[in-house]
Amino acid sequence: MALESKICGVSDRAALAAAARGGARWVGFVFFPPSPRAVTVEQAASLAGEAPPGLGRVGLFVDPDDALLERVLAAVPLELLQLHGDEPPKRVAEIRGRFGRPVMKAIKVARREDLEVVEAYAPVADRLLFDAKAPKSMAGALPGGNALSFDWTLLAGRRWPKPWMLSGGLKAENLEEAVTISGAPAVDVSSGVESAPGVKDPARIAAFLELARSL
Ligand SMILES: O=C(O)c1ccccc1NCC(=O)[C@H](O)[C@H](O)COP(=O)(O)O
Repeated sequence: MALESKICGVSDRAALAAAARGGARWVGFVFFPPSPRAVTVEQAASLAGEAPPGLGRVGLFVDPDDALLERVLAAVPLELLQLHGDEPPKRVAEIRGRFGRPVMKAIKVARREDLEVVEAYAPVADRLLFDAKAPKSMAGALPGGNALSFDWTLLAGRRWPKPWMLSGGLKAENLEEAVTISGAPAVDVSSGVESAPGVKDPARIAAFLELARSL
């Protein structure tokens, strides 16, 4: 089956168009103001309105309160909510139930033990996203989108109870190796298709998606 791709941190029309042209399955809008990829509700509503059928719209949140989710969902049609903070399983279940949207929980990975939480999240999340955990010593690290990869062999040969994606430091140069080692059926990229933090590069999006389609 073809590899599914998500282009995360889309904040302008050129990036959205490149994702659509290249056959991405998902685009992500970041609702986390400290991120260089953050969008306002108004920007996201406008971009989401331009997504062609088949391009799923994902809202990325970090420990969101209900007020933020209500405000976003009143204006932006989202098919998936990505929770990228420290939301415990109970909060993931609450958000899923209260807002009636499928939820993807980010699992941050640096060591094998970090995967143990899957057991608690799988019953309450619709999808899982394995992303790199930033070291505490990394100055200015965000909860995600740090262009950091993790040891893909930690996922090799494993089966997960929910559909899942791989992310963290992916780019055209390492995509094939990452997918081959981890066995990922879907991938999520942000920094690896940018020319500078927060600036998506349509040519890099095209190259990444062309390669993803061939894997
Ligand atoms: O991208 C961000 O700025 C961001 C901010 C806060 C939480 C998560 C964030 N991004 C999460 C993503 O979905 C990224 O695609 C994923 O972490 C991989 O990022 P990258 O290593 O830059 O490709």
